[in-house]
Amino acid sequence: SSKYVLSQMHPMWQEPLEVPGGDHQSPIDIAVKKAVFDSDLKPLESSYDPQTCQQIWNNGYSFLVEYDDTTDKNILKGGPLQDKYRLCQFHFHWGESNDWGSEHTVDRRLFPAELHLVHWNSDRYTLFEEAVMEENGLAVIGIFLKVGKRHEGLQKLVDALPAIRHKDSVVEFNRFDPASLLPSNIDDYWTYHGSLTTPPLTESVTWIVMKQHIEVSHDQLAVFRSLLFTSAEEEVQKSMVNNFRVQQPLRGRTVRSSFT
Ligand SMILES: NS(=O)(=O)c1ccc2o/c(=N\O)[nH]c2c1
Ligand SMILES: [Zn+2]
Repeated sequence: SSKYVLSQMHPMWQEPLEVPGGDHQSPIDIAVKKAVFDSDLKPLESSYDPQTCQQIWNNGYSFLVEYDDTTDKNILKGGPLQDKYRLCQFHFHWGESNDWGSEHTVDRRLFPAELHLVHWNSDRYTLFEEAVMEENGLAVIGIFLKVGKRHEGLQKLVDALPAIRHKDSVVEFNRFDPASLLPSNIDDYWTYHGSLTTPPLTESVTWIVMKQHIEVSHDQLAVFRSLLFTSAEEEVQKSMVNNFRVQQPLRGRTVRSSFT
């Protein structure tokens, strides 16, 4: 209806000019040739229980699928990680067109969207809120999305989105297997130390960015763009698009690769 303003370059928020002491910020461009192969990197081990899925909601930045993280039911370990990490939620970032939308880039290549599976260190901390402040607190798996064939696993998620169009809307969502969103090859990844890409931007993330992307259909991605940044009460509605942060300086960090 006319009430909805067409999508526009919506600055998600005014970027703080400098994050105090922030020289490990994310996202970054991954320069493939500058990545250093590290043979000590182990294969990633994840085990997720689809029954622990709780809800899907629109938080005004993205939509989140949240899991019960009060027990060690959804675990990530191995890879660059010394400890075991618990999945708490996953969410996406995307553009207003298929030409951009991802947060990380590979040799400056932008993807139309990026999936983040967010885990916190349950060996050392008892809550996400605690871990988010600590250097080894979080592990986020980043997976690029490309437009191609329809992703069957994603469709259940896409079908739930119209129910959470507005900011702060929530629907119960149970039985969703996050593993259905992983690419077939999770042994090839890049890893580096960085930050959250939305406030509080804390430098507590071991990033694990998958080399292999997943494919979703044009129509599935179009439903992401039907979400709104704004709550139902607001006069002017803004379509939820371009909810990505721009690439940040590497500041001397090394990106390691698990593959040659
Ligand atoms: N986009 S991101 O870096 O994966 C990410 C993950 C979990 C987060 O929690 C946040 N505030 O509580 N911001 C945030 C960003
Ligand atoms: Zn994210």
